[in-house]
Amino acid sequence: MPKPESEKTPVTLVTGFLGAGKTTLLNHILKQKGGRHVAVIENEVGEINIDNSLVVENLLSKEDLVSMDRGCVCCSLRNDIVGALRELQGRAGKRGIAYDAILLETTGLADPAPVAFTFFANSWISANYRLDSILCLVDAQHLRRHLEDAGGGDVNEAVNQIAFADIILLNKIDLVTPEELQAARDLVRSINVTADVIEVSLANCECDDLEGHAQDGKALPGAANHVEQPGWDRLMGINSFSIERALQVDPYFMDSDSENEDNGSEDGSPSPSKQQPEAEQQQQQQQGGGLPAINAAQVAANLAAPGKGTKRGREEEGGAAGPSGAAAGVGECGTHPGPCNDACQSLEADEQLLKQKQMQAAAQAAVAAAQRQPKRRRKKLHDLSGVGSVGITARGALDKYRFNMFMRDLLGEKARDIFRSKGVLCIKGQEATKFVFQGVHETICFGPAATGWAAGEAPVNQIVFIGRDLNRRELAEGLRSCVWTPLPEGWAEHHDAHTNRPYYVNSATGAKQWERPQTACALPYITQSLHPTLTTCL
Ligand SMILES: Nc1nc2c(ncn2[C@@H]2O[C@H](COP(=O)(O)OP(=O)(O)OP(=O)(O)O)[C@@H](O)[C@H]2O)c(=O)[nH]1
Repeated sequence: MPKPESEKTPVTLVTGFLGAGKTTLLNHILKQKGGRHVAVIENEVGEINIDNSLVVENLLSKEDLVSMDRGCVCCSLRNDIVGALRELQGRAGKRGIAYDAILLETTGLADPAPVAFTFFANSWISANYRLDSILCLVDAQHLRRHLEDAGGGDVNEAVNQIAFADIILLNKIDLVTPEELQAARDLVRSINVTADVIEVSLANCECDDLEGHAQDGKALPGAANHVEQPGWDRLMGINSFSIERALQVDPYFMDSDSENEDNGSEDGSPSPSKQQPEAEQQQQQQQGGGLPAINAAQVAANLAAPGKGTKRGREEEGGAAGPSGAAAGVGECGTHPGPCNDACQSLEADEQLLKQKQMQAAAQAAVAAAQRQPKRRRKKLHDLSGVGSVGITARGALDKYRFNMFMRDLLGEKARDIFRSKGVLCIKGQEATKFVFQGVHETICFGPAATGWAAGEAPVNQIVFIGRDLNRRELAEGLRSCVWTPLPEGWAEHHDAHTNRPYYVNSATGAKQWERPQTACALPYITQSLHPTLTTCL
């Protein structure tokens, strides 16, 4: 028996391209939870989960976090959402609590549509949970670059993430000039005219290298940009996800698109595969079947002329207020001049009810239409060719200077293709401190983690690279060369007075060299693991 909507646990889907600030937003929200019970479901694309430890400190209990690390949730793991929700439900039951809200962070490469679809297609989920809203983080600094990757007729995920959002957090505005910010606003609006757009700077990471040099002492380009600070009420429990809007963005939103679909099972267990023959799929894709309404050509036109043909959102169109009621003044419903009275409140309640009924009707109509029509699959429309992740674990403390140089050279050459790099590091001389390394293209950020190594946790270096055409061997060898090793007998390390670059002096011969002399068999132990499930995204 499905629960009434008001009794279902609200789930907020957090999307956004790699490095846009999803985990930072989770922490921003979690810090405002007060006495509410909030759980987090994490899905990481990287081979090693770095984000868990960055979120857990803001949860009431470690039990409130569940990870889905076997791949990308939009492609292969939709049934894992059922598993994750069941796991949380079981843990909450044992503790005698019920969750007030659940945050589901997708990978930066996920298409939100199939994930959202799961909340309607799976009967157990739809009986117990409701999709409250889709929040999308947009990196104001790298937006254009991410959208420009939408080529060749396919739709890239950055576009879909923006198109499907109910709230867009245009983030990192501290890193862009007012002109760049305006261009980013125009791009966002050209893809999604209805979302509530909030301009934020959720974190402030100013160091641009491991030596802690803060942007050469210059003020950040966006220092003068006006930053909003959205509170809990603006982001959570807003009930702004609308199937009607999802169907406008993607007319095939409610279509079955994978073997993960599960329409009939009450307990959430998967039903047998209903996969279409490949030839049929290809034919439908060639005919445009299942193509989302936002296409690459449209975005390309917007990129060429930002602002052209765009609308400026509800306020300028004189439309309805956003989820936050932004179009009306405080205490005003916007339907008449001046503040609200009791009659307005009951009007508002009636409107809410009507809206819910309309949504239910639209959902029923969409489900009925989906059952009547032949299934059109959206799968394999991702433009992720060559995108993968490489995770490396290296034992031993890193030589900070070498690692800094390794990352600088790597990103100097390949920043465009390395979308994301992140990890935890152990630095020689500061072994007791757990450092966190975060990179988004060439922007890097490095500093001590909020919490140190856990009791019994061996200090280790774990780093994940996510990007296009990554060379696993080159990356592993590069990191390996950064691990500090003892010098052979007779050698000593010195540092250049100007650059701090280390050089080596042999006390017996007086020889000096930049290259670090190696002792035989001094190579550190390194593990590399393949990530089998990621291939299902490609
Ligand atoms: N300057 C600046 N940096 C930010 C801002 N928001 C986030 N960052 C930094 O951007 C980096 C990536 O942030 P995350 O929150 O990990 O991004 P993400 O979307 O979760 O990344 P993935 O999980 O890899 O997709 C981190 O170094 C953050 O500190 C911001 O508003 N300004």
